[in-house]
Amino acid sequence: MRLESVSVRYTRGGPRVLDDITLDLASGTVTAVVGGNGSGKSTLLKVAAGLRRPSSGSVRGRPDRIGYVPERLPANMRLSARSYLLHMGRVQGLRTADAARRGGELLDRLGIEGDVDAPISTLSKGNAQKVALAQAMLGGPRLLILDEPWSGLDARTHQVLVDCLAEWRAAGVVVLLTEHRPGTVAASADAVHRLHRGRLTEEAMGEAAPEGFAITLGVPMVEDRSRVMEALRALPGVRSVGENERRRICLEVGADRSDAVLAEVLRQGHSVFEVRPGAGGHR
Ligand SMILES: Nc1ncnc2c1ncn2[C@@H]1O[C@H](COP(=O)(O)OP(=O)(O)OP(=O)(O)O)[C@@H](O)[C@H]1O
Repeated sequence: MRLESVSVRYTRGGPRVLDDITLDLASGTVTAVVGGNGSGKSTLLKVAAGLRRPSSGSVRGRPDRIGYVPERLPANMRLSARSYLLHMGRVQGLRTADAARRGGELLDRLGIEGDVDAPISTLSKGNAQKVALAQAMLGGPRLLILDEPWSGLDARTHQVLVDCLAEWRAAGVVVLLTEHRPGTVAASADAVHRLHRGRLTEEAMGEAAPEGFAITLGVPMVEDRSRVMEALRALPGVRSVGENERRRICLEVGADRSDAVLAEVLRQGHSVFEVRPGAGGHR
């Protein structure tokens, strides 16, 4: 499948939200589009799904069984999860009994919590997201378009989705998804593209790896604080040492030395409260 020279303007003479975008989407690959709020990710997905016609350019080779997970389901959905999946399964060509069975299996796998017979509008954000994912998966799509699919999911379901991506890849499905946190997609995507000012640039996959870590130590220290901080500052690879608002000691460490620094701070008797990728800002 290929998007060729796709441009979109929402208003005549207005800005190009998408500006001459060409993108190849091979079967059995997961392609991620990252970018800030309002950068046009959802617009790109709608064009790819055939829900919006581009102002110019074309989409070729789109598989005909498409699963689409919108950024969010409409807020006022009165249908229950069960009825909605039944209906969507029928729309996607399943027989009623198959739609019911498959819908139930998918909700089980995604670990839905809550009443599947209550209106979807009463479900929590994460559980509504599971329903949105399930409807897209019902009919065995050959093209899956997922708009921020991890949004609102708990850790367990996050992993289920990672597993699903691997399965779709193995089954030759074309997957296109958006995400605003590059770190989330780095492990799951075959290619990551950044959308900025309407243009798409492919990110080298290595770039998503953090260049450093912010390490926060456990128990707040009271005595000899400055001496302890001085000793930490002297460790090779430590870029800075500070305190957060809870008076926990925080280190910024280069990725190449992070294991050695962690081992050393543990050896010195500190406990580690948190390690986060990226060397910016301490909590
Ligand atoms: N139906 C519409 N009519 C007019 N402008 C629109 C419409 N839909 C989106 N836009 C504008 O197009 C731009 C891109 O929106 P889009 O929703 O595609 O971005 P996004 O990257 O998905 O954002 P987010 O990360 O916040 O979901 C925004 O400036 C938005 O205001």
